[in-house]
Formats: sequence, C-alpha cells, structure tokens
Amino acid sequence: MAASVEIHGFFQLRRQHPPLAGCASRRQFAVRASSDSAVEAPVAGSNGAASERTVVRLGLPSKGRMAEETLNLLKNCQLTVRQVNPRQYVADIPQLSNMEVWFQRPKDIVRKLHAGDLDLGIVGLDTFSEYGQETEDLIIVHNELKYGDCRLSIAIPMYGIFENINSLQDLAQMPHWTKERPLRVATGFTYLGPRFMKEKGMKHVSFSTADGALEAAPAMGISDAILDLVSSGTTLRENNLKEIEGGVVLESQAVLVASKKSLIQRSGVLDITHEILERLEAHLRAAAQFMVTAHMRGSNAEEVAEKIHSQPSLTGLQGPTISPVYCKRDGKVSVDYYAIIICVPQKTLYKSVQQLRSIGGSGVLVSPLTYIFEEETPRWRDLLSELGL
Ligand SMILES: Nc1ncnc2c1ncn2[C@@H]1O[C@H](COP(=O)(O)OP(=O)(O)OP(=O)(O)O)[C@@H](O)[C@H]1O
Ligand SMILES: O=P(O)(O)OC[C@H]1O[C@H](OP(=O)(O)OP(=O)(O)O)[C@H](O)[C@@H]1O
Ligand SMILES: [Mg+2]
Repeated sequence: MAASVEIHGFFQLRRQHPPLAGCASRRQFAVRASSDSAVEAPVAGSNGAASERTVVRLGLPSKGRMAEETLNLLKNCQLTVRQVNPRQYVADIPQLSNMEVWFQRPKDIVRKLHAGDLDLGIVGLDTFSEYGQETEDLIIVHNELKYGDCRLSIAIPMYGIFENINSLQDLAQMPHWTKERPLRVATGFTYLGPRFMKEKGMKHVSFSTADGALEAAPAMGISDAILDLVSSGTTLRENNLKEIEGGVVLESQAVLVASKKSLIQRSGVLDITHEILERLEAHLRAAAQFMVTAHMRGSNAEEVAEKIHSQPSLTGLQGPTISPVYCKRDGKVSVDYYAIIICVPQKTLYKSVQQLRSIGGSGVLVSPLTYIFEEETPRWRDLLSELGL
C-alpha cells in the first residue's frame, strides 16, 4: 500500500525567552507562558525590479543563533560587515565594493534568493533544503562553513507506548498507526518531513506545522512525535523525548548559497562570489592547521626530508620546507642543523610533536595559521562547471 503522508491543520506553539520565574529551564516547554519574538523583515525588492538592480546583494541571518557566528566568520576572512545601526536591515562590507548586505530571517533569505531579490546568502543547510525545495535555480557555493552544526531528527517520547521503541523500523511496525489514526508528527519542516517518511516507506503518517517549542507537542497530546533540529540533545532530554535509530533526515551546518541566474546574468555577482569563496576557503583551511617549525640534525636536506617523510603525521600540506641553519663554530661557518617548516592538522598536533622528537627534532615552535591560499579553490572549479562556464 502507498504511504499516506498528509499535512494536517495548523497549530502555533509559542514560547518566550528568558524563562519565567519558576521555570526549571528555558528548554522545558511545559511550564511556559506564550509570546512571540518573530520579526518581520521588510520586503527587499521585487522580481520586476531585480533585473534593473546593479548592486550585488548578500543575505545574512538577522537574528537567532546563526547571526553572530556569521559575522564572526566574515570578520575572520577580513570582511567586516559595517552596520551603522543594529536595527537597520542593510549594511555593507568595505572590502567588497558594489555589494549590499541584507539582514533577513534565514527562511526569507532562501525565499528572496529564489525571487531574485538577493544574489547570495548564508543559511543553515536545513533551511536551504526546506525552503529551497530543491529549486533548480539555487546552488550551494560552500557546503561546510563549520558552524551551526545540527541535525534534523525525529524524536518520540521516552515513556508510554514508545518506551521500547528505538528505531524508525520499530516505529513503523507499531500496530497503533492506521489510516484513520496515523502517526502524528509536529514539525516546522513540512517539505523535508513528508518526503523523508515517504522515502522510508512509512505508512499512515500525518504532519502538522508548528513554529517553535515543538518539544511540548507530545506532552500536550497534540502529536505523537516531532521532527526538529537537534544539536546537544538537551532540549529533547529535558522534555522526555528521544531520538531513534534511522530517524535523522539531514545533517546540517551553515552554507553559502546563491542564485544560479544571478551568478550567470547579473554583472559582478560571479566576481564577488569568487572573492568571498577564496577568502572563506583560505580561512577555513587555515583554521584547522598549525604551522610547526623545528630544528633537526642532519648531514644534508635530503636526509632530513627522508626522516620526516618516514613519519605518518609529518607529511604536511605539500611536504616539508627545509632550510640550512648556518652556525659559526671555531671561526668556521658550517651546517649541522636544518630548520623545518610543516603544517599539521590541529587535531593531530601532539602526535606530530612526538613524531618530530622521535626523529631528533628540537626547539619545536607552533603557531596558528590565518590563511592558506591554494592555487585555485576546488569549490570555484566545481561552481564554474555546475554553471556550465
Ligand atoms: N540547536 C542548534 N544548534 C546548532 N545550530 C542550530 C540549532 N538550531 C538551529 N540551528 C541552525 O541555526 C539556524 C537558525 O536557527 P534559528 O533558531 O536562529 O532560526 P529559526 O528558528 O530558523 O528562525 P525563526 O524562528 O525566526 O524562523 C537553523 O536553520 C539551523 O541551521
Ligand atoms: O539539541 P539542543 O542543543 O538542545 O538544541 C535543539 C533546540 O535548538 C533549536 O531551537 P532554538 O534554541 O534555536 O530556539 P527556536 O525554536 O526559538 O528557534 C531547536 O528547535 C531545538 O529546540
Ligand atoms: Mg531555532
């Protein structure tokens, strides 16, 4: 039988920050009063005017958990967003002329890219996938900006009929769900949710939409399960909910996205995208590496290179740079030591230092790296080929 996946009536759940007096935690939704913090962004333009526009537009999250980290990332790429007044929706980046920054809600960034009112944007992959709905025109330019990590995941109560249910398969096989009484899932992801359930062959599922504080829905009897973003899992735990095996719909993090039409047709968009991409790649690559310098004894540079290459954690990005150290002894200049420079992943720093010592390295200096520029960024090549350029 075909899966019956339906979107049912609407309900709105609202919550407020910070918690009310007497609330154990801001993540427990059952004891909250209602409020709403949604800010409607102004309409940035219209489709009709889009073709006349000559300035390039980048959409950034106006509020919420991604706003600050997005500005920090750009700052670390030497792209400072200059906002005259924090309540203004438009700003600029002095290093990128002919570009405006528009602060918008993440979902509006995706919608406005689609409408042609923005050319580029930074949002979570979850928002892009939900509101972009696999639109042909929208494209991911950088797929891992290394923040905003979370997953879109199904969660069910830990108690009652779900006590021994631990996987999507268990959930599907429960005899409770029928055409008349489907599994009710509350979610803000009403495109990705039904699509996932259909793909998994889940029968008898219905969806209802909600806007925040989803975790309260099962306890209120409004839904059986929820589909929401999870990061640390604290909100789920504090509301007696659990994730299930096979229930992750999407792994998400911040991404740089663009409209293909803008990239191809609007003058200046491709050049600005190239520059932003280069800066992002150079910074993100560097952020994961340390530069290590050390001294090593040896009779020639090749011998030192052999020793370094014999160690798995010392190969660096392209192999070591080795320079002779000229020492003066008894009035004579000679080379007994070599200075070596390598880049090592931050994760394996200590292992690398141990390996350096084991082959006679001394005076090990470790410094952070700011940028690593490659000859050409692989993502730029991928972008051009996807655009057919
Ligand atoms: N718990 C989390 N941990 C890490 N990243 C998260 C988490 N929740 C959301 N995100 C990421 O941050 C993005 C923005 O989330 P945020 O809650 O700020 O906005 P929103 O809920 O989409 O906005 P709005 O409530 O105005 O519609 C999400 O699309 C997701 O990519
Ligand atoms: O697994 P955790 O680390 O506990 O995070 C999960 C929570 O984070 C998100 O909400 P957010 O705090 O962004 O609030 P919102 O619903 O107002 O967007 C998400 O909707 C969950 O409720
Ligand atoms: Mg949120």
